Amino acid sequence: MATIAVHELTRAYGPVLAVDRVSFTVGDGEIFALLGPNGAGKTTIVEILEGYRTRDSGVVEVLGCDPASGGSAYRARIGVVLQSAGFEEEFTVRELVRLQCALYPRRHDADELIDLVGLADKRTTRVKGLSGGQRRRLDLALGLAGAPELLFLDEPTTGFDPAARRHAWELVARLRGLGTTILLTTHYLEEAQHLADRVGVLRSGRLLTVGTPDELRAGSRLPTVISFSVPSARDLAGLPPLSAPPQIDGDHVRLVSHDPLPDTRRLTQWASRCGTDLPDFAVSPPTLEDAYLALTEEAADVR
Ligand SMILES: Nc1ncnc2c1ncn2[C@@H]1O[C@H](COP(=O)(O)OP(=O)(O)OP(=O)(O)O)[C@@H](O)[C@H]1O
Repeated sequence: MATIAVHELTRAYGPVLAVDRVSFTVGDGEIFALLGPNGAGKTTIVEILEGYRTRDSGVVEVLGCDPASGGSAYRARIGVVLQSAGFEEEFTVRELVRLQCALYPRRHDADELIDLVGLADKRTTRVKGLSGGQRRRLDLALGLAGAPELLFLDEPTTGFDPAARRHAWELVARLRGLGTTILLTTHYLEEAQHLADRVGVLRSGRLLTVGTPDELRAGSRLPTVISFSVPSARDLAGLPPLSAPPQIDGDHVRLVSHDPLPDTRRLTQWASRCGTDLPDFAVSPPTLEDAYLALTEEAADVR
């Protein structure tokens, strides 16, 4: 069942066509990431889905409602975590979360929520005493206060250190386990790769593609890079025939391959035949970021 169904959604700001006939669906319990360069139309789409912005045309159904006319009953069913919510600095974490929970008819227990986002030891700390990453956790707790069926996460880990980002990812994974549907926007492709079941890539208001991160990587038809070093450049005599000419720099070899499996097989068989060690042998398939960049740059060329 689709939690979000968008068909031919269009929205212009004066002469700027910010969203141009965009269609996609997000299934129940799915994590869907909207990706795209600055100005691609992500925020406009998300605000229309949240019911905070009007559309010019198209059909939008979220949780069985039209967000444009759903009013407060609709908004009580969704959670919104913005990039930087302004907080009342003198409140403690527990006070703020309790206040937020009290706004909703169907709500989480405030203390459970504080535990869920990993702020248990900061319950009685005033907001002004929280670090940037802890504030983002508080943002998340506030967005979850109404036990939302659908959560909008806007760049949830911007400014996080690597450990805090990993914690945030674990938290999102836990929310997935609770059955919450999540619409995520992010500029971190690794984050989308890690979290999203499917991603949609926007550019200049158009939805270029939708698919799983693996489908996008495979669809990019970008090469895999095979690289290795040998103990001595002399060992490279008699390299087997490969699908493309290898780039050799001293004792280091880099092969840009469109046929990685047979190339890998030939190289490992060659190495074992010659008794040569390949200590840093690496096979690097294209990442989601590679696929995203190829896709959005290609689209720029067409325009
Ligand atoms: N209130 C507005 N008035 C006029 N133009 C706007 C307004 N909001 C957005 N735009 C324009 O609409 C287009 C899409 O903007 P939007 O904020 O939806 O993109 P985005 O993908 O969220 O960008 P970012 O990644 O930078 O947040 C841009 O060209 C932007 O300049």
